[in-house]
Amino acid sequence: MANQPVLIRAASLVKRYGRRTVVDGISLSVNAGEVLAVIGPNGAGKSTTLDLILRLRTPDEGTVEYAESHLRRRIGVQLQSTPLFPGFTALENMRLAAAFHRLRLRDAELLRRLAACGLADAAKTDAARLSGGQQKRLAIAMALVHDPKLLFLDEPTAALDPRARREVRELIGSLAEGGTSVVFTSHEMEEVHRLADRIVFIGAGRILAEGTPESLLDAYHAPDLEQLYLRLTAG
Ligand SMILES: Nc1ncnc2c1ncn2[C@@H]1O[C@H](COP(=O)(O)OP(=O)(O)OP(=O)(O)O)[C@@H](O)[C@H]1O
Repeated sequence: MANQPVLIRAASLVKRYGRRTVVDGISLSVNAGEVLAVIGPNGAGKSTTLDLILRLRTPDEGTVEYAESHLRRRIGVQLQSTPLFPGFTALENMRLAAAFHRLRLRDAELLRRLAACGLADAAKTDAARLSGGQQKRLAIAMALVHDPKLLFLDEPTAALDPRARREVRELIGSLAEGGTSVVFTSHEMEEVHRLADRIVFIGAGRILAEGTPESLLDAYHAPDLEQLYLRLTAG
């Protein structure tokens, strides 16, 4: 993965809210074809960092460069707050997502995509009546409607039951196998180990450690990522 071209290069990012610095000098690249996990404690600045990289917020300092000028259009995003359209079925939500990207996709194609996200039986259900896990998968299906080159998922498996969690993990795995780059956040260290090619640990707005799961475990002589997490974030 190290030799893959860089898609996004963020350098020396700083973001302050009032007097509080929540992102404090983060430099981070996203490479083509990699699955990158951004992890760290609640409030560490992960979502803010992703927002800065996505250019949804403006940094107070630092730069975010995209390798291609059209990359923004080739990014799919499922943030924690990604809204669905209640009162519209899952299929109708997919139609809205396609329309947003000015894509004319037939219902058969949208249904195929819903099925690929484990929502074959939910196509005609009002989005507001889907379970939490189904809503998350619908948000991911909508984020994928334009076949993005790069997908951002903020805690895609949080609050899901074990089966739904496994399905979302399998979905991320198959996207990665198909060549889609994925940047995700998670508090589940086993999941991070299983899915990520590379991990960035963030604590108090700074990068604490970065590398492949194995290289990090080796470097810190840690038996697993949970122990490494506890060590890096202690005190
Ligand atoms: N718009 C905002 N205005 C003021 N403070 C904010 C704003 N957005 C985030 N923060 C604060 O910045 C800090 C970092 O938040 P952020 O959401 O980036 O953390 P996180 O690492 O993603 O946390 P979590 O794991 O809980 O999602 C938090 O203390 C949060 O309260």
